[in-house]
Amino acid sequence: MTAQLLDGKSLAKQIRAELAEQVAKFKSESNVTPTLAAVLVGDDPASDVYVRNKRRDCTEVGIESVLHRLGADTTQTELLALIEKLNSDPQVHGILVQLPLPNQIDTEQVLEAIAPCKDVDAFHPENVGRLVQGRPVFLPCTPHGVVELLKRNNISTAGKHVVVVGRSDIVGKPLSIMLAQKGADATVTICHSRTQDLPAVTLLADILVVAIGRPNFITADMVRPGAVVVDVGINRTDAGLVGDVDFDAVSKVAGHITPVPGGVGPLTRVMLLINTLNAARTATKL
Ligand SMILES: Nc1nc(=O)c2c([nH]1)NC[C@@H]1CN(c3ccc(C(=O)N[C@@H](CCC(=O)O)C(=O)O)cc3)C=[N+]21
Repeated sequence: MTAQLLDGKSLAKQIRAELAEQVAKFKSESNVTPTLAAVLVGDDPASDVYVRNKRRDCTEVGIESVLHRLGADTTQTELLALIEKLNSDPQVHGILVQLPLPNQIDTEQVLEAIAPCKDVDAFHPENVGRLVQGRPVFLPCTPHGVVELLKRNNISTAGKHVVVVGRSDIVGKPLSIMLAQKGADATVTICHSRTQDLPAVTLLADILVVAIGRPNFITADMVRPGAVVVDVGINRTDAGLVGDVDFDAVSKVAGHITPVPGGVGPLTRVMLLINTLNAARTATKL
C-alpha cells in the first residue's frame, strides 16, 4: 500500500459537526426544525439499512426525520398520493423516496411528482436541468460527495483529466457535468460498457472515478502510477462490501484512493443533510 487513503468516514463526521452548528443556529433564528420525509416502499434489506443510517445522521445534526413505510404491494396511486401530501405539508422541507422502487411502480413518474423545492436527491428533471445549466438549487448527493471529498483533501480538478467510468443518471452523468463546469474546470472523459479499449482510456486519468456496480472491476494495470482513484461502487459480495476497484492491487500504484466502505458513501449521506438544511432555509427565507 503506497497510496494515501481518502478517508470519507472521518471527513463526513467532521462535516456533520459543522452542520450541527449551522442547524442549531438556523433553528434558533427561525424557530423551524429542518425536516426530512423518507419514503421506504417494500422490504429490501439494503434499503432498510440505508434509510436507518440516513435517519441516524439526521438525528446527529438536529434535523428531524419522518419515516413513511409502505408495503411491497403499494400501488402507483397510493405512492403518488403520499408524495402529494408531503409536497403540500409546510412542516416537510425535504422528500427522499428511497430507490429502487418495486417493479409495479413507475420510478420516473414518482420522482417527477416530488416538488422540485423539496427534491433533496436532485433527481427531478427540473433540478437536473438546472444543474446542467450551472444554476443548481440542489446538487445530487453522490456527485457532490465526490467533489467535496477531493476539495477537502486539497486535490484540485482544474485542468486535470478526469475519467469517469459509468454514465448513470445518479452518478456518472451528473458528476461528469459538474466536473467540467467552471470552478471545477476538469477535462472530462466518460467511459461506459461500450467503450473500446477501456484500459487505454483509464490510464490517461489524473483522477479516475468509477461508478458501475461491478466488484473489483478496475485492476492495477488500468491505473496510471500516482493517479487519484475514487471508488463509488457499493457491491455486496460473499467477501463482504467491496467497491468497483480492486483495492489491494490498485492501492499499490495509485497516489490517492478511497476505501469501500468508508469512502464516498458516508459523504453521500452528508450531502443529503446539507440539501435538507438548504431546503428549510429556502422555505423559511433565511
Ligand atoms: N433516493 C435515493 N437516494 C440515494 O441517495 C440512494 C438511493 N435512493 N438508493 C440507494 C443508493 C445508495 N446510496 C448509498 C448511500 C450511502 C452509502 C454508505 O453510507 N455506505 C457506507 C457503508 C454502508 C453499508 O454498510 O452499506 C460506506 O460506503 O462506508 C451507501 C449507499 C444512496 N442511494
